[in-house]
Amino acid sequence: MEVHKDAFDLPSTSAGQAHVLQFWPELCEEERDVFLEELAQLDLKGLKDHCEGAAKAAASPPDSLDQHIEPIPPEFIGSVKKSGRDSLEEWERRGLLEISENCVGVLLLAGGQGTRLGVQYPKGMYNVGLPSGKTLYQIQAERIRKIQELADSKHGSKCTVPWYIMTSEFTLAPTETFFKENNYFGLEPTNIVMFEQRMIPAVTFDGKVILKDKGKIAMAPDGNGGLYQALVDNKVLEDMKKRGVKYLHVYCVDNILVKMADPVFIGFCVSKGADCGAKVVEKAYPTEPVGVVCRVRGVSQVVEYSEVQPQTAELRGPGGELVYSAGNICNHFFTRSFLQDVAEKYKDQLKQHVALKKVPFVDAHGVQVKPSKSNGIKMEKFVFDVFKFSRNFVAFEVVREDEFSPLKNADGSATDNPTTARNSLLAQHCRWVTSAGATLLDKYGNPLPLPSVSADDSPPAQCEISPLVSYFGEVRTVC
Ligand SMILES: CC(=O)N[C@H]1[C@@H](OP(=O)(O)O)O[C@H](CO)[C@@H](O)[C@@H]1O
Repeated sequence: MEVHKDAFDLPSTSAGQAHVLQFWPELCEEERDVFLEELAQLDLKGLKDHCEGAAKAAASPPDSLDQHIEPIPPEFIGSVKKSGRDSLEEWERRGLLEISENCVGVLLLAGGQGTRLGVQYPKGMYNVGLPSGKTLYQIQAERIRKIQELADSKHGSKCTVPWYIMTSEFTLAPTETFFKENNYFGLEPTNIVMFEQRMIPAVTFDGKVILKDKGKIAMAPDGNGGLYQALVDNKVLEDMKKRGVKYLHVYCVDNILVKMADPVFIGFCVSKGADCGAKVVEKAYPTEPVGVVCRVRGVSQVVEYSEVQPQTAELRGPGGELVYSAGNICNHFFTRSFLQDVAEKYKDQLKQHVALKKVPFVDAHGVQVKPSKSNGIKMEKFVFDVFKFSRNFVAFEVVREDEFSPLKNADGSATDNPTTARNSLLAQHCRWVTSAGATLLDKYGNPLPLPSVSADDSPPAQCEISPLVSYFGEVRTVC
């Protein structure tokens, strides 16, 4: 269907956005066609609300949750450290059984733009400089292959853990190409389902859509909570149903230690009858940029680090421990039926969070400007905001050095950078080989010190183990 500019004159004016067409006379035929196509995809009716809502939300003081939050009592948090061997083995057994019966899928949140890391390509394509040169995507793909193999060898099955990958306009095409070029890292292409989340316009503080170019609106993904709309838009729940997937492990792309479809976590959540779950680690320091799992007005949920007052984050208990210490590592468990409920009843109730960003724009003279301070509002939904609709939410505390080392920032920054990610993985693998009985030696044959657990320290040796060899440090038993 052909679209005409006239179709947008009136609606954009009545939405208070007539300026989007201000450079129309300067656009060539081709640019006009592309722009019209973009405009056609905008929800023009919702645009006015979106712009006014964004400006209003950015101008009003953020909702202070601090008076309403309380920590989750420790007895409501499952814990790897505090559980006996029997429980851990039982959860792992249950998780592997579900995996072997094709009941488990994984879903990757990979629509972000990698702004903090400073790359122009999807974060999953990042190579942190491991001896193997593997990227995050490759490590994750190989962990899926391994967990399938572990479930199969235990249960004599030939199972599949489908990999759903939520991308955005920024990341879909490069991710698809990358997977294809790498032969899907040995996975069956039909078991990898990529889909796109929606984009929404970035808005100025006075509620005007930002033009990135004379014929292009500055669009941004709708946050990782855009997942629920994207599941509907792309019929992902139907795909899960067709495959018999009952449980989904949802995770962020940037954690180099992520355990894909972790059977212990899946087994824990399933055996507790949970519909929703979150993995947490003990926060390292009060201002660590991680959300905290807590209760707000009695309901379990995550409060994001950007939305908590420093004095609350710094509260300590009698033993000096942080009161709000359950750090969200963006590893979530959902049952398909809970996601179905969210899709049908709750997804439109998700809160919109305000993010103030530097958004490149064209000024009134048509000159492109890269702002040095925040000039725009991006509205984002958060993936964990559905926890409050859960009937049985569980949190599961895991060991940081085994499960959490996110890649957020570029090298040179103090934390969560390529070096810390690489060191965490190599140190973990040194620990694995030493606990399997190996002694690491230096080039003179002298034993090396045992690896430290801090991501800030260099590992004693460049010891990397392929996920195809070991998933969580288990040693292959040779018959
Ligand atoms: C909306 C959202 O999911 N925020 C998550 C996510 O933070 P980002 O700063 O958005 O990457 O990952 C953190 C863990 O790396 C987690 O603590 C936080 O709550």
